[in-house]
Amino acid sequence: MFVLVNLKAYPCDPVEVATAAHEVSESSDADVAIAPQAAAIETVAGTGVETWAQHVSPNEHGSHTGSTLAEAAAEAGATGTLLNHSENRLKLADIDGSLDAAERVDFDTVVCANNPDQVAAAAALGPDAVAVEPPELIGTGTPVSQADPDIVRDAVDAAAAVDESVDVYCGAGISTGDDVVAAEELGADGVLLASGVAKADDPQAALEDLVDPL
Ligand SMILES: O=C(CO)COP(=O)(O)O
Repeated sequence: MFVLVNLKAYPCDPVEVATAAHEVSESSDADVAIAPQAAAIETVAGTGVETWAQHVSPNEHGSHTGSTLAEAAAEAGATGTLLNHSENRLKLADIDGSLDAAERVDFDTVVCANNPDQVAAAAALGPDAVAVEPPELIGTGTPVSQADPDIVRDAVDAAAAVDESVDVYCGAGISTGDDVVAAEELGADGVLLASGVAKADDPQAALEDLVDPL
């Protein structure tokens, strides 16, 4: 299973979390990656953990103040990017443009979606993966795999109907190994989570618990 920990803008120590994630990833069957703030990509990547951008803009080099260039994220050490997170929704044309930007630097890509219909639309744009995350469950600690298992099953079916090669992740409220196992049993190839690790008193213990049953 792929475990992508999105640090959002939480006030955690990204290097502490990344160091723990790298250790856990090396000593388990899970692939654990960290998506820190753009300014922390370089230090996080320096720990050796797989590092993702939380977003890249569709822009190329040029007069684009405030944009997160895919090239800059890659140079800092990122190897993938989230797109269209529910806290950073994009227009369809911008998702497509950002996927092109990610492709320029060979990034792995995950396009987030609220529901199976959006998953199908996102899969049609040709990312490596889509992630279904019901916004109402994000940050609640109630796992999507338990609260709404059908949305995960339907997302898996919706993506497969469009493009079998697109992986499906699920997220929202995932915080324990049991949640990850439940996601796997529903057909997900990975999970996307944030608060269960970024807000934990002991992020290493939280990460170890997540991958323990895998
Ligand atoms: O938005 C999420 C991951 O990108 C999920 O957040 P939580 O794990 O805090 O519910």
